[in-house]
Amino acid sequence: MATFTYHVERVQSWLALSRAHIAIHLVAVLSLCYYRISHVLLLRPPRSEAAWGLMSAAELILAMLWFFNQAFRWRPVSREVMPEKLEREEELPGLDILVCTVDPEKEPTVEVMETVVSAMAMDYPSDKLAVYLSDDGGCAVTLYGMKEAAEFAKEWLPFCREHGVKSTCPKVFFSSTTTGEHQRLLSQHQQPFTSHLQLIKAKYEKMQKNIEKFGSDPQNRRIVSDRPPRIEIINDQPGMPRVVYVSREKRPSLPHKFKGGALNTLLRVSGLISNGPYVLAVDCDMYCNDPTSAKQAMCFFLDPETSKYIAFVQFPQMFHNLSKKDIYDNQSRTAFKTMWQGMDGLRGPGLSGSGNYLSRNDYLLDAKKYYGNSTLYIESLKAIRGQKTTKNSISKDEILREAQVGFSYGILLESTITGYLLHCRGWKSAYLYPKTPCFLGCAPTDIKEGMLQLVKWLSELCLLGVSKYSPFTYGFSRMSIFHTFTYCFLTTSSLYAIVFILYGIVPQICFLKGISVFPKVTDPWFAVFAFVFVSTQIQHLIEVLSGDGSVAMWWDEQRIWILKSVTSVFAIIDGIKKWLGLNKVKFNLSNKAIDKEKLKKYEQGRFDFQGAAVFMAPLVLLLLANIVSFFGGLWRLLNEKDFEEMFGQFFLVTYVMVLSYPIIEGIITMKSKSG
Ligand SMILES: O=c1ccn([C@@H]2O[C@H](COP(=O)(O)OP(=O)(O)O[C@H]3O[C@H](CO)[C@@H](O)[C@H](O)[C@H]3O)[C@@H](O)[C@H]2O)c(=O)[nH]1
Ligand SMILES: [Mn+2]
Repeated sequence: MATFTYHVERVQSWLALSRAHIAIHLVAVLSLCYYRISHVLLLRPPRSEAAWGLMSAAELILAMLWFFNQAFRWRPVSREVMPEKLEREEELPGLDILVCTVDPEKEPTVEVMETVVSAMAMDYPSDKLAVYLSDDGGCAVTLYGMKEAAEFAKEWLPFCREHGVKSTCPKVFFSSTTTGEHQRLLSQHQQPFTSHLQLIKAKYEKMQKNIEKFGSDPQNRRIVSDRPPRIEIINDQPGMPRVVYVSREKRPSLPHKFKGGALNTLLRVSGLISNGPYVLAVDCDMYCNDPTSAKQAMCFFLDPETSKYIAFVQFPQMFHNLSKKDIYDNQSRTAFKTMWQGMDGLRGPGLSGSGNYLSRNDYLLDAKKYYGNSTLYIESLKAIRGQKTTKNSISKDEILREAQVGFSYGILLESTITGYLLHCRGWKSAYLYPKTPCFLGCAPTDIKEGMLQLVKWLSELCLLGVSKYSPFTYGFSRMSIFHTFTYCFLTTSSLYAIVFILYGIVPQICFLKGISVFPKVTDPWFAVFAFVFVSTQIQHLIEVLSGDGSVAMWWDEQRIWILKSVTSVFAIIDGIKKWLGLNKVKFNLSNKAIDKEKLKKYEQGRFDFQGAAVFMAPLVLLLLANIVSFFGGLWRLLNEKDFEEMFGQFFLVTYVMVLSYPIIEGIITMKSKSG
């Protein structure tokens, strides 16, 4: 345990045990590699050369991925903050909140405004706080929504302050009328509160109605892709956070660099208007659920020790629309619990794009280093320091030309690459996973959306792996070795596709034909295979259980992990196409408009493959191979009685049958529905 002025770091308590486990597992993995290689080289009949070669390839890749993956288990830490120890409110530094949105069809404006209002309601001195919204669609309804939201906030913020409301996101507050906050406030206060509540609720509903009415005209929802920039200060009233609407210039001929470009524009605009030393980036669907997150993050930035090297503080991405079963593992437990905490103990978690506080002082806006000859910008910065406020809008050319700083554009995952390059430059980051989620977003609720997102992420990570910034070369010489391994894992994890495709077809065909690809069940080598399998399962189970998960969750995660792994073959293909320049760079915007029908299925824990036929094709083929192999192979087994040789494969096909049962069910119901 390490204690700092405003925060505490705790290393996982069973670290020694978990490291011992890694060491033992490593010995087993290395022996298996030896076994496979020596057998392929020596080839003992009647074994099939091809089958053994392919199995060895799969297992060698698996061994490599396992190895990198252990870096996340090397030194996981958890952190706790003591915001109550921070200086007085007046001494807190300025904070600019940056929100990005594009498309009102996929990102309903009323939802985006929940994020804006909750950001304004952050528990932070109003004169230190500014909220910027980037509207990449340049849609009339977004600008209109901002005005409505700012109007509503004029009532909402005083209401929250006066009554000490903690659910400062209006949607959350008004939807939990029977439990929690509402009830507590009702019982504490009497008549005046009730009437104030009714008043504010009416205003809230009015705002939503107005926005919906305005947005019902298709003209107002239209995305304008050829437009001049537009910057408008929506609210500049004292006692309230400043609110600014920004829609940067877009021309079909000019690259706009998607979210990274939008964030950089916001960095520059906010640099001219309020220039808070710290910024918070949130996606438009990620409302602030706990208004204290800013002060929590400040515990790292204001700490005399950690302030020297912390570039950003990351909160987990959590979601408000997860069902209890969460069959698709939309919460990405492995990423936000195991992996990010593991990186946090090395030199810090990656930047995940939303719910991250960044310090702009040192690198994002280091004028000399990154602005070079952008004298106009530096001059304006100086001017603001003297005057404090400015109402000028910035010349459009300036914005685009000089937006090439701050967030990096190396790959489409602007956040991942920016965080990674910061780590390469020696900066650290911190991960805070408080009990109350600080930010809550909208997760995809069906396979198709989930897969689109996965392919978008993994293909970009593949590209990072082969770029000049690859962790294998560039990162290796700049980061600590274990931290490098974590990034190596991230960039190669799509290779699981190859492992599972081989493992899903070779043993199955061989089972049908009576060729054994594993040692006999009586052979001591079989025990090594069994050990590696069981040991991996136990490690996973412990991770799930220690993070408040259940056995069912562990089982479901395995299924979805295999499903996602097989599907990541599309990420490899996509990555190769992009690499060869065959694919146009395109950002697949996740859909945040919830489809009731799909949501229902998801909540019941039923797989929904509607619209995802292409993504599912490889998996369906593998499942068919497995089903045929299971029955055919069993028939053969009963006739031949070579149980000893075939036990490994028999176990494997049975395991796949049991594990994938809900998927098979989902496919059958989809078929019967469409047929
Ligand atoms: O041209 C664009 C495209 C997207 N966005 C915004 O970027 C955010 C993220 O887009 P989304 O489609 O929701 O991405 P996800 O796949 O859900 O998000 C993850 O992956 C993204 C790509 O790295 C990260 O930026 C996100 O923070 C991270 O949550 C949203 O607010 C969008 O409005 C823009 O502003 N301009
Ligand atoms: Mn998103």
